[in-house]
Amino acid sequence: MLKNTLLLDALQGKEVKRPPVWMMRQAGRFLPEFRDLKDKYDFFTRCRTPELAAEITLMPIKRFPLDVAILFSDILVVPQAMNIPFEMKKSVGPFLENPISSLEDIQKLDTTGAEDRLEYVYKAIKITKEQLNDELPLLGFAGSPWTILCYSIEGKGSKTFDKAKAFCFKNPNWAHLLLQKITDVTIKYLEKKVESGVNAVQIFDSWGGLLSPKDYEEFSWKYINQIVEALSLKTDVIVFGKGCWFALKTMSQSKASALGIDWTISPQKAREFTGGKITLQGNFDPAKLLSDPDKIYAEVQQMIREFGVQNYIVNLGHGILPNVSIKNAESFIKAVVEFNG
Ligand SMILES: Cc1c2[nH]c(c1CCC(=O)O)Cc1[nH]c(c(CCC(=O)O)c1C)Cc1[nH]c(c(CCC(=O)O)c1C)Cc1[nH]c(c(C)c1CCC(=O)O)C2
Repeated sequence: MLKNTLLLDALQGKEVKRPPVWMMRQAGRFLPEFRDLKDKYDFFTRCRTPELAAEITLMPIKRFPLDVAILFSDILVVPQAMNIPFEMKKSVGPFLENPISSLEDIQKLDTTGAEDRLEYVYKAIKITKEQLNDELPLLGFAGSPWTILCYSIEGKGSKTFDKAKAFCFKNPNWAHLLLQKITDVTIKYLEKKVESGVNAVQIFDSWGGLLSPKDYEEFSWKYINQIVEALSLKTDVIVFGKGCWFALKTMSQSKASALGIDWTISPQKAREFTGGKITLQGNFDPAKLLSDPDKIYAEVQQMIREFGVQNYIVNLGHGILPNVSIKNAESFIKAVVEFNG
């Protein structure tokens, strides 16, 4: 039914004429039309209004020949539905007035039927699917339980999330209770997203790379893998672990269809660590999109040669930066669309 099957073919290991391309955070602040809307509605209003979320999802699609649409939303809508009232504060980012700090805070979280409080996301999916008219696949997503825990305990963004890590190391049993609650809601939420029409899902583990390999296994992968096991029965799952190169071997042995990687690992090493068995996604340094369009074009084509055309999805190694020009983003995408060896 889908007209552009590049993403699903790449996820399922089928042969493609060129790799599919999309950009993490493509429905975001580097687009002038997104910034215009931003002045009119606050961030979570945009997430909670299905028509707006659909409109923003389609913004990058209208501008560029991308192969994938990713639903405009945020990873923090899941903890919000569990009664962790995140706000998006100007020049701060995600913010929690009262971060989680005790066992009682975790016990009183409202997880029963939490997925039903995210009806606005399912509606946004239905509207977006209608507007996409089967031209492109629509990707749904969620944060990893570990990444959601990081924000819920720290109360805001951080480079190191020391407070969140200290909480886990001091009170591992409490941390596991919280991680399991987030996992259970996330599974039901993603299942509902699939039922509403998304063609695949991605799990963002933005902060997994802050953990040692052993702690990653205990506090992050154990829960991501539960999501992968459940969701892989229904759809293709991409796991993006920022800084998680050390876990690639374990991840490649899971039921994930693809693994997202950042730019701190070479394509050759990533293929080696994953035994050449699984589709890889990435890994252009987002800051390189601030260089010249010709350089971007040449380096993207070189990156494709290094990963190989098959079992590969072209993407950045993390979200697109807000100050990237339209011309440079275009060069990134064109380099893939025009690739012929
Ligand atoms: C950690 C994380 C968050 N959200 C997300 C992650 C994981 C990916 C990553 O590591 O970048 C995921 C996310 N957030 C957003 C999307 C939409 C789809 C897309 O275009 O990829 C996705 C997939 C919209 C958004 N989410 C946010 C914006 C910017 C909002 C604005 O300035 O109006 C957008 C477009 C706000 C947000 N939301 C979050 C932060 C830390 C911030 C503020 C800083 C930032 O922009 O990076 C939490």
